[in-house]
Amino acid sequence: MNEQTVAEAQQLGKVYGDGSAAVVALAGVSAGFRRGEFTAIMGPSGSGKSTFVHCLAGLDQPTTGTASIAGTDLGSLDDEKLTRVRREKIGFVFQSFNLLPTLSAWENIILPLSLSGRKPDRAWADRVITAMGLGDRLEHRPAQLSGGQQQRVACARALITRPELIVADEPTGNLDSRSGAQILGLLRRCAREWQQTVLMVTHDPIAAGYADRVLFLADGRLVDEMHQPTPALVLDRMRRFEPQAVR
Ligand SMILES: Nc1ncnc2c1ncn2[C@@H]1O[C@H](COP(=O)(O)OP(=O)(O)OP(=O)(O)O)[C@@H](O)[C@H]1O
Repeated sequence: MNEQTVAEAQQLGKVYGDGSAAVVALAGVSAGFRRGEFTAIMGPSGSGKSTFVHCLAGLDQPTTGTASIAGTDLGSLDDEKLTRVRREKIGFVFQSFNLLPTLSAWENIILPLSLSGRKPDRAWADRVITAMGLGDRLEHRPAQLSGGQQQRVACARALITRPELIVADEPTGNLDSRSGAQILGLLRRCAREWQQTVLMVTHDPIAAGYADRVLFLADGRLVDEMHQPTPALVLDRMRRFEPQAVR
């Protein structure tokens, strides 16, 4: 791992269940993710995309191999230390927003800090809120916000700790194309402007076109990699892998 590598998977494997019910979700995936790099993870349904990012980010435990964040092997950490790495070094964005309905947008955004008894850095919080266009929505509850606004709150929450790694699992899956484009532009900005490492699972070739590179998984293996992707090139590559998997 060189100093530019923020996250690294080495021969990451995951088997769910055992005996005749065992499912091999990941069959040994190795990949490194550099500072400021925006990577999309693509592949057919069931190819192991979510399992891969969940294992890499310490949300799930791999069966074999190692996942490291900022040089720390997550497998060597006890629960408390792992929770701290997740909270301080990684920002998560999910398809379903995962905001707490009883908290205001502002309270949701600062939740990762509140949970560790920390106060927000006001200048950074202002930058994030301005970038997300949320300045006039901070007192609103999630139910009073559109889907796009809710996802921008979720992005602000992911960014508030200035994490080195942002993990986004189908962040535009529940959004219309305009709101989706806003979120994708923001993720790209996180990488380009703020040098964060962004890892995004997506089925959408247009979304993948925002990334610097695409990793393609099939049957739990890394089967290809594309740099400077365009939606057309990504679509073409997906068709070649498994035509029936293109939605
Ligand atoms: N908790 C679990 N228990 C058992 N099997 C699981 C579990 N989670 C995932 N799997 C299986 O592991 C394989 C990989 O799943 P995963 O969700 O990582 O794929 P994916 O590429 O993200 O799929 P999708 O695009 O449909 O979200 C699938 O066969 C899935 O059924």
